[in-house]
Amino acid sequence: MKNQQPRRHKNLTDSFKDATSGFMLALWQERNLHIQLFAAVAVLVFSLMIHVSLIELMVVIVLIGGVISLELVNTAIERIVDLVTKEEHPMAKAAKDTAAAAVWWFSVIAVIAYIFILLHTLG
Ligand SMILES: Nc1ncnc2c1ncn2[C@@H]1O[C@H](COP(=O)(O)OP(=O)(O)OP(=O)(O)O)[C@@H](O)[C@H]1O
Repeated sequence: MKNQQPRRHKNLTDSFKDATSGFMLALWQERNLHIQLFAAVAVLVFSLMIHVSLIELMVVIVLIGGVISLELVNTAIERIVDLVTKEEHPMAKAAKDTAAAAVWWFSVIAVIAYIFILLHTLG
């Protein structure tokens, strides 16, 4: 049997480089990520303009981080599915659609939470 040796852990700098490269790849390939990053900057700027409280700003930042992170996981799942099969398959469809649903769910929750923040701040 080959590959019995445990893999050596990378150092933190290499891990960070790999994560940065993964992010840049997704940024290059995924139109949704462009839209989400653009929306994130717009929401952050607008939130600062209307002077949301510090805790609300923290909530906004966590929600943005959640959407972006889920989009990256969705992208990774799409790549894995495409690596496993190029054929049409119901399981491939299920995997991709479920991953997309995760992004969709979190985005809807984030929008609802932001509406409450807006109502609290502007209302
Ligand atoms: N191998 C496959 N078998 C069956 N259906 C598939 C397969 N690959 C993709 N699909 C269907 O086509 C849709 C789009 O797939 P694609 O890989 O183009 O993702 P995408 O359009 O880049 O998704 P996103 O907009 O989330 O980035 C999937 O959500 C799925 O419903």
